Amino acid sequence: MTQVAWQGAGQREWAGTARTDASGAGSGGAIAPAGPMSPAGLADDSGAHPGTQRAQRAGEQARTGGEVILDLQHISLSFGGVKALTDISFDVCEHEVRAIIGPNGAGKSSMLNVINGVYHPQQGRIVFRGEERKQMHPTAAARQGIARTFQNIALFKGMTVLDNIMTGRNTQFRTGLFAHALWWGPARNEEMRHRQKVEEVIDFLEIQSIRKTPVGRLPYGLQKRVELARALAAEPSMLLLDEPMAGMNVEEKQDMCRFILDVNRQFGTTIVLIEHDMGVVMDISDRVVVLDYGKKIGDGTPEEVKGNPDVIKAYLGTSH
Ligand SMILES: Nc1ncnc2c1ncn2[C@@H]1O[C@H](COP(=O)(O)OP(=O)(O)OP(=O)(O)O)[C@@H](O)[C@H]1O
Repeated sequence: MTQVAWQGAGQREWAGTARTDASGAGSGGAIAPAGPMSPAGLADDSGAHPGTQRAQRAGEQARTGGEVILDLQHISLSFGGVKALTDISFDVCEHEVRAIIGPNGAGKSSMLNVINGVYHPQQGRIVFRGEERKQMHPTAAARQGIARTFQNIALFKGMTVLDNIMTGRNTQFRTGLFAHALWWGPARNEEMRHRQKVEEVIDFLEIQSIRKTPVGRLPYGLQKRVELARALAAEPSMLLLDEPMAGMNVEEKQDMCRFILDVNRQFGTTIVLIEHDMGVVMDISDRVVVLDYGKKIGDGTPEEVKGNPDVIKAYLGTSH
């Protein structure tokens, strides 16, 4: 459960502040403002938050100069009278880690759902790899190489880790059900390939020891890792992560940060993530877009966003 992490009257629950997680071992509860922005990890890199990644990346070349692969232009989305997104434009470059942050109800999940074709905006253009996208079904997005994880873990709890990850290969199947039922030539070869890929993902995410364990028996942090594994099994070129660290303790967050950056570096996967832990966001992101009440109030590198007066105002709950 998210806690209000700002101290003082009028401060709003912000997806970017530290939270007390289910295990009680999160990165903290209420954080006293310190410096221009105060959520955990922003002003103080020395504490318990998992981020040391940015320091490690200091010598790396900024990757935001990559080609734009997703261009969202003037996106507006309403549910009846509720305006979830209003005239939002931003882009995502190939190979970058792009964060979407904002308070609860700001429209972050709606935006991810627009990107992977679950929601269809009433207005705006979506250009993916140079092609304007019309009405798109999530399976079509998956075939284009867009995979996602969910805010609330969406795994088959009674199935083993291995079988859950195998479901991530569904969009890759080429031979028919009949051939698979008969375990016939091409189907057999294809399944071998799928199993090999799944084993690679299991090795990569270091979950060999739990491959036969039913997912429902795993601690929360490992379930989140299995969900990432299932998304990776689809070999996405763009990975959408909806709160990948939610409910994790510090150690689990460190592991997840490392895996996300490894995926990004080793496979070149473009990452778009929503995350509540601001320390993590500022640590691992190349660029950050900030939403508030369905509108974009900031966009830029972590440093630019941290210095943006509108973002600071929104953090302090004084802008409305
Ligand atoms: N399917 C839906 N039907 C009706 N309203 C919706 C739907 N999905 C989102 N909304 C509304 O759109 C607004 C944005 O919601 P959204 O879940 O995208 O925000 P969020 O920034 O992801 O919030 P949180 O951090 O709490 O997950 C909210 O007012 C929400 O109630």
